[in-house]
Amino acid sequence: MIDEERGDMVLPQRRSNFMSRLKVGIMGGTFDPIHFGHLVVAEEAYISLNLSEVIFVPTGSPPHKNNKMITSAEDRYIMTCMAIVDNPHFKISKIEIERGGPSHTIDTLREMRHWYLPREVEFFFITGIDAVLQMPLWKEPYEIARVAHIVAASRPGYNVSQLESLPEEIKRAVIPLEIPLLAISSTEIRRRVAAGQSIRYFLPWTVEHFIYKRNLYSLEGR
Ligand SMILES: Nc1ncnc2c1ncn2[C@@H]1O[C@H](COP(=O)(O)OP(=O)(O)OP(=O)(O)O)[C@@H](O)[C@H]1O
Ligand SMILES: O=C(O)c1ccc[n+]([C@@H]2O[C@H](COP(=O)([O-])O)[C@@H](O)[C@H]2O)c1
Repeated sequence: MIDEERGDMVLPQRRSNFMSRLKVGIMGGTFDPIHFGHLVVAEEAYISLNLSEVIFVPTGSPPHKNNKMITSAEDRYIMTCMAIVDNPHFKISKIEIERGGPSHTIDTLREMRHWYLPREVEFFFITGIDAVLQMPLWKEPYEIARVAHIVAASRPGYNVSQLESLPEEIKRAVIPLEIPLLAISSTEIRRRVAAGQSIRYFLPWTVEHFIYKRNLYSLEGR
């Protein structure tokens, strides 16, 4: 059988997979730096929701972190690449970095939908419960909930019952995801580097070495 879209030979069962609806995970974050908390969330979502792939989307300019000093988008992108390179179902996109201006999730979802046409795609926006609770303050939150599932991963300090406080229009799109709790945050990693403490086993060693090589987060590096 010839696949008309790709022009190559495919087995019948391969073709039916190819034409089935895609389930794409989108893991958005500032990733300053990326750490094992992010990677565990993405992997758990991939497996438990039977996703086709998870795309990591480092934010260009996070709209809610305006007053904070953030590492350059290029360095955050490189660290994210290093962290996901050994996982064949993890991908990365520069969509928010290249768009410029504040990074809004609804703009990203609208743009990404065009990538998959004419195929149908179901988006799963993956994020922590802390971020989901802030969602009513984001740009067009009800529209996000209309075009994507919102996967709310557990995180130390937050629990699923807090999601009850969300407006119904958002709540109906939320899929709670229990993951093994890891009390790791980018803030804690930055604090440790500045204090000269070890960050070993908080994040992939390649990312750890990159941080030291580029002198990120050290008091002198700022
Ligand atoms: N340890 C973790 N467990 C579960 N979810 C997490 C964890 N760390 C981050 N996340 C989620 O990943 C998403 C992206 O996180 P982000 O890049 O802001 O990392 P962060 O560690 O929260 O950073 P910061 O400490 O700088 O605020 C957020 O939705 C956040 O809730
Ligand atoms: O769309 C918005 O207005 C919006 C506001 C705040 C955060 N977000 C997204 O939420 C994700 C987690 O953000 P952060 O800053 O906690 O890493 C990331 O993908 C951000 O782009 C999106």
